[in-house]
Amino acid sequence: MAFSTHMQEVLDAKEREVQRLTEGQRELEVQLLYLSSTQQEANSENQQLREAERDLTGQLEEVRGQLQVTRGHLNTARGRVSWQTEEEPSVPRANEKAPPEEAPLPGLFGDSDDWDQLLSSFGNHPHRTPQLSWSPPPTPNVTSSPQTPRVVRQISISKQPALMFGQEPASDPDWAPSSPTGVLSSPKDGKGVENTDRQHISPKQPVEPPGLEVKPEAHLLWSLSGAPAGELDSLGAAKAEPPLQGLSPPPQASTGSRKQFQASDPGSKSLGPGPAPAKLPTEGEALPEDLYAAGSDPGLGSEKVMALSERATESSQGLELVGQVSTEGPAQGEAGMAGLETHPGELHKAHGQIFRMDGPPAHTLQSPKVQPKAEEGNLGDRGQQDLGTEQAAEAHGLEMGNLESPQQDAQLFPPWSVIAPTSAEAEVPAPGKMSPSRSSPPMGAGSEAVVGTLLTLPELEAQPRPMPMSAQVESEPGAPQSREPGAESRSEKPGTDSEETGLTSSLGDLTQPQADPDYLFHVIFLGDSNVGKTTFLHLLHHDAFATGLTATVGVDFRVKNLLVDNKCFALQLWDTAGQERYHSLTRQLLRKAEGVVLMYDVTSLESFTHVRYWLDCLQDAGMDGAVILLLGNKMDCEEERQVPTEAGRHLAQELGVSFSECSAALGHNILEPIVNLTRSLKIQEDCLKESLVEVAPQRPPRRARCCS
Ligand SMILES: Nc1nc2c(ncn2[C@@H]2O[C@H](COP(=O)(O)OP(=O)(O)OP(=O)(O)O)[C@@H](O)[C@H]2O)c(=O)[nH]1
Repeated sequence: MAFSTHMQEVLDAKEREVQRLTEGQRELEVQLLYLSSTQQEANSENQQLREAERDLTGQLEEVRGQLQVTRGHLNTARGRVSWQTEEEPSVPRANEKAPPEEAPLPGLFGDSDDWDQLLSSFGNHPHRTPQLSWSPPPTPNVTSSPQTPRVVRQISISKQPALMFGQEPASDPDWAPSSPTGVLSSPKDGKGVENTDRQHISPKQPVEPPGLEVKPEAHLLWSLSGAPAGELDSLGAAKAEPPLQGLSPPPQASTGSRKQFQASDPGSKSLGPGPAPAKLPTEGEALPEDLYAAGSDPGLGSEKVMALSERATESSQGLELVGQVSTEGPAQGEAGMAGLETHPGELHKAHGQIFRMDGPPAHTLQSPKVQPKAEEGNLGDRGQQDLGTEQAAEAHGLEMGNLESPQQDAQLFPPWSVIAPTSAEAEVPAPGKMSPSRSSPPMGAGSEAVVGTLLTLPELEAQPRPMPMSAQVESEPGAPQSREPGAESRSEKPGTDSEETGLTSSLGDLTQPQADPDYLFHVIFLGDSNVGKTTFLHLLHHDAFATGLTATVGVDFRVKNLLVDNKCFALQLWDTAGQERYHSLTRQLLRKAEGVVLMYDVTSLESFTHVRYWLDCLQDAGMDGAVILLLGNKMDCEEERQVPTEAGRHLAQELGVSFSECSAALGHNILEPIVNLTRSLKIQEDCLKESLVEVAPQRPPRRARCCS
């Protein structure tokens, strides 16, 4: 009994133990189930992660492929560094950082200049080529005015390895007309011919002797001078009469547009603390002294922005043959308008046909003679001799590194060409018609019709000397490389028709090498922002009013070839930025200039008062001997005029510089001042050469070599 009881207890104990084990097993099973579900979740997550990883890997591969493509593009674009920069809006926004171009730049054009370093820094830091997204500030009422919104300019720097003046220009005194009576001229009187860069004629076009009829192609061209008869006379007579009263501003020049620009441009506003009377005294009155004493430093920005804009790319390097407009004496102060005022009659002829002067019409067809000469290389030799080594060195010093292929460079030069046909009776273009020559009679249409022949040159060989920078055709349709697309989609002349487009596109043909000039001068354009420097230069090169121009960033470089008085001149024209933040850069360029075009806006008294500031800059740069032309622009805006012509002339006389007024919008008096300036530069250089005494270079004694 006891045994059975004991057995019963044992069985109960075993049963309880089995029960406990069973419960434990259940718990384990539950945990197992839980772990299984957790494992499944983890598996699914792992699966998702793998898929995500696969996607990311695919995307990575895609990015790598794109990167390869980008690298390929970068390699192909190695010859050119293009960069877009944003010009700060006229009213800087709060919390806005200084743009990249505000970074200090190395000294330019000096002895210690290091362009390669500068360019390599651009190349090594592609992130420094920002394409900023600044949108132009609102510029109301600009659509109806030649003054167009000032938006962003694209800037590009290109190397021009090929020599820009690698071809001998032609000079044939046989077909040069005699200089007009009473007009000073060089020993070889020049031809009354001018050419524009826009003639798109084959460089190998057969040569015609002078006197041949004008070719039909010439009719495509139009003269820069659209001035009406008597306009220049009125300039000359401005002392006695209110200046330019006969001129009525075109509708494009809407009243107040300039002020709106100024209001939106702090750079121009803050250009100088100099006193700027709200209104000048009545015309003819002498300006108060404080008006002329505005040359105080406006407080240059510390930023040394280097933005070598390659709007220069509008190389427009066609040779312009300029006849005897009026030759001024060597005196600097009489170079420009002195001749104009002295010979109003000649000017009367000239204003309608700036490039044709007193020579017979046959002289306007001189392009044929230029070509053979160019082939003979006569001028090339002279050019080699005349070009100072220093100038050549400067040109080399501007070389921009390995940025552009020579083949490209060879296409960047326009052929030699002669000016467009104009008539002395050419009328002022109707407002909105900025291309007077379009409507002007074709070449030879009138007795006064002058030029119009297309001057041709053979294909010019690539020259060993490199060109400082490439000069490309600006505003060429389809290739607005140096411009914001919006800005470049402008029509060359407001209000003109599609004819202009064709004309502009013809610029693409002006991509031929240049000949060696007899003289090479550096001319820098100075002046406040918005006075029209760029517009003037654009017109000078393309015979077309450029709408939609944006404020210059840094400096632009262009080359203009002129044939004046049987001499081939190459003008390196530096278009500086008038905005204050670029003044430090501009100052660095001054000491390299032989000629200075000091431009102001006749509708902006402030820009006029700042003339003294720019002169101070010149003095600081040691440029006291530079040939200076004081140029008042926008003379078409007569209603908005704030600076009387007499005031400009008075200031020029006081400063001992040349003076002229022009209208880049109407194309009035564009080339003449430049020609006069060129003549003055030539005279100055000739005098300098005569005074030079050749000194045999002394070689330093050889050092004794170390015997070890
Ligand atoms: N009415 C009129 N407007 C002009 C004339 N010349 C230039 N303009 C306008 O003036 C404005 C400024 O011209 P720009 O050539 O860009 O002036 P800028 O001096 O080069 O200015 P920065 O590049 O900032 O130094 C543009 O809207 C032009 O269309 C002119 O002769 N008459």
